[in-house]
Amino acid sequence: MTALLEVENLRVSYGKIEAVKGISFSVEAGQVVTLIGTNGAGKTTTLRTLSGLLKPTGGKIVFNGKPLTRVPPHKVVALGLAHSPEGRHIFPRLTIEQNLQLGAYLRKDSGGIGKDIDRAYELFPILGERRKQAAGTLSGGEQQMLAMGRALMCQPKLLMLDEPSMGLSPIMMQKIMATIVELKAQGTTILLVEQNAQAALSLADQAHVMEVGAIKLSGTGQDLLHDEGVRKTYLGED
Ligand SMILES: Nc1ncnc2c1ncn2[C@@H]1O[C@H](COP(=O)(O)OP(=O)(O)OP(=O)(O)O)[C@@H](O)[C@H]1O
Repeated sequence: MTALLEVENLRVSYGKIEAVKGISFSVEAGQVVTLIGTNGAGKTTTLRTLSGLLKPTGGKIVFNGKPLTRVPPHKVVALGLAHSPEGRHIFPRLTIEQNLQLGAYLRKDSGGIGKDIDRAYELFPILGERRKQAAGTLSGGEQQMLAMGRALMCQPKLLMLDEPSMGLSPIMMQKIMATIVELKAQGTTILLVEQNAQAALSLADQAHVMEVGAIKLSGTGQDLLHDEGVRKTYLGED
């Protein structure tokens, strides 16, 4: 079976600094795949490159059978790859509903857009209750929900989530992780970058540990959850 996303020997540099040093991994349709690793490992750089925001210096990206290596961001979205970025980047002065509508900016099917907005409200009822409120009035966790809901509005074939639990309370983090499990059950394919290795590995089908721009270890989420080295370095065990 051909994977939905194939990344082969991907290299990305900022000037003379090589941040991603030839990584390879794939994502099958219906899977949750996670990239974990310490700060500066190159996870965000990888997602930004897949989104077309950064140009790779080498390697190959194939998404849904099409080369993605030099495709601009709006075309990447049109091909079905959505990115919920680190730091959320919602529009604070627009209402929650307007933020969701912006996620569908490439679509023309107003009926379908309306249905998907309702779906976002089903997934995150708090957003529905506050639909007319400025998005800047939401809490950090609620803004994360909005960022995820907005990314889903382009009906992605693959949803990329960068650090969705960052800065959230344990309860809010659990809610976000439960939503990822629910999205997976609905058939959404997800590439998840997470600092919270325990949570990410618990729900991932496949996982990759990144260190200084390279993939150091790969396996199923459960394999890595029980790996002694991973437990010491990423799960804080002695
Ligand atoms: N705009 C930039 N210009 C120069 N170097 C950068 C830039 N963005 C990131 N880097 C460097 O690239 C490397 C990888 O950073 P990246 O943000 O991809 O890591 P990360 O694994 O996502 O870490 P974090 O969890 O802290 O976000 C780091 O050494 C970082 O300092």
